[in-house]
Amino acid sequence: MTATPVLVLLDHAPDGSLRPPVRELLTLARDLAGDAGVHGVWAGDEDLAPALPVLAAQGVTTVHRLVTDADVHLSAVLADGLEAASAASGASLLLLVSSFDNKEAAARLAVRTGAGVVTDVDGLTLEDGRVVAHKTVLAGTWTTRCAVTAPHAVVTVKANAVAAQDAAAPSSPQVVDLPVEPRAGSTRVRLVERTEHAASGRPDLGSANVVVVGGRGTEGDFAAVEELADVLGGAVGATRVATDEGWIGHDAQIGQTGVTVSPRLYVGAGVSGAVHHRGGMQASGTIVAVNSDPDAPIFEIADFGVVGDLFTVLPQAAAELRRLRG
Ligand SMILES: Cc1cc2nc3c(=O)[nH]c(=O)nc-3n(C[C@H](O)[C@H](O)[C@H](O)COP(=O)(O)OP(=O)(O)OC[C@H]3O[C@@H](n4cnc5c(N)ncnc54)[C@H](O)[C@@H]3O)c2cc1C
Repeated sequence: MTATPVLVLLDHAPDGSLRPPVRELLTLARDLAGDAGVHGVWAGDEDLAPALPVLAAQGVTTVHRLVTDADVHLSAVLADGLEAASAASGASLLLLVSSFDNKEAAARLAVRTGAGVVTDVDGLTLEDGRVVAHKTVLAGTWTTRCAVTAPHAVVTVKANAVAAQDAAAPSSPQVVDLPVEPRAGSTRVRLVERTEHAASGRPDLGSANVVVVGGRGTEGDFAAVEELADVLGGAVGATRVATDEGWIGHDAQIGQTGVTVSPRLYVGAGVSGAVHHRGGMQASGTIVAVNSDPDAPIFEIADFGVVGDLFTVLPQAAAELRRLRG
């Protein structure tokens, strides 16, 4: 147990609902904090009310709502807010969901405060009072443990690393407004426009439990990939070949130069399993591969492989899943 509260950044959607991985982080934070309690940081003007029932179920005691005229979507401003919330809560451990934006804010905060920062973590323990983070590196080929030696730790945790569970007893979170005066340098960049991504109705790729990926083998026809993703309630991803060809947007690219995913289930269809792609998916829980070539490298890391034509196998799988569900 930490002697101080554990602080969690409460990522949320524009309607004020918490992003799904936040529940996972709150569960982890509760385990680590014990009696010291879990505090949250709310960054943004969105209405906090839709998140409160989840925060109560998770046993969060205090929410620090950042109040500032500056735009918290700028990572430097967010780092200012996190610094203020860390001081206000007295927390020695801050957890954030692993995302590009959060990792930038985490790094800025750590540089300013001398905290130890570990990103893309898939497990966290306390050993002899030290935060020890577990993460895979080098394209998922090594599992490492990093002990934070500084008094403060800032850790970004991958989605699906922890199974979210409600607290044994709910809390009544206290919401405290926290004025934040950004540093002079933080507002040198001005955000002139921000467009929310049109909702696809599918879960966010980076945090989805299930990801179905199409590669060159789709030849640009993602219908079977999308159908299976929808039956499984999953997100759709792609290899770089598919995004470079313009078959699907670049934000769907998984791999070394794309998004890193760690779903409980990854299904790769018409994906060879090149090292650059593996780097972004090898930490997935169960890997299923559908490929017409029995020697495709993806079968080396697959838990379950089907040698066959994806245009036959995927619709069959989707139909069978529908049948089983009645
Ligand atoms: C610096 C650098 C960074 C890169 N970053 C990334 C990255 O982030 N992400 C990424 O994905 N790639 C990345 N790449 C590219 C990567 O090296 C591979 O070229 C790419 O991942 C291959 O994509 P693919 O599996 O779709 O295509 P291919 O390697 O061409 O494989 C297609 C597979 O589909 C199978 N197939 C064909 N038809 C069917 C069918 N009908 N049914 C079933 N199977 C079929 C084939 O047998 C084959 O195995 C990067 C490359 C470089 C140099």
